[in-house]
Amino acid sequence: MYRLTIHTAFAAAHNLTHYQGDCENLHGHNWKVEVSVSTDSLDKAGLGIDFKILKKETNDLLKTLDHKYLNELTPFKEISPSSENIARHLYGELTRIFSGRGVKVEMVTVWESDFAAASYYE
Ligand SMILES: Nc1nc2c(c(=O)[nH]1)N=C([C@H](O)[C@H](O)COP(=O)(O)OP(=O)(O)OP(=O)(O)O)CN2
Ligand SMILES: [Zn+2]
Repeated sequence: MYRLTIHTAFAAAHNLTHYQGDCENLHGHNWKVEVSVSTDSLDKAGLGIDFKILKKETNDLLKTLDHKYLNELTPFKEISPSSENIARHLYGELTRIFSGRGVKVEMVTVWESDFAAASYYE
């Protein structure tokens, strides 16, 4: 098996819901996003999937979050936009996007600072 990983980022505002403390107030992060996919076969160029495609699909998805107030977006109207829930949302969307394209989304990790990250995988 091969595992391919890309890093990218987005900036957004949020506030945690059902949370008592500073983070229940509006604030923002520059989230870093790490996406890992796996594949058991390579194309003739020796690629599992072109990193350019992986980055483009991920960045297109992140445009739906970038410079937005996450709490107002449909995926986070009912659930708190924590790093955990952002990672799970991205995992689900990327799994749908890459369905039938020969790769499995393994894990999405979302870093809300240099020191704290949440990952989602199944
Ligand atoms: N498990 C999680 N814990 C927390 C999350 C989260 O998404 N998952 N999110 C937050 C808040 O979003 C908050 O903005 C976190 O900011 P952070 O930099 O960790 O907080 P401080 O700047 O106050 O850092 P200190 O190290 O505590 O000074 C909170 N928790
Ligand atoms: Zn926060």
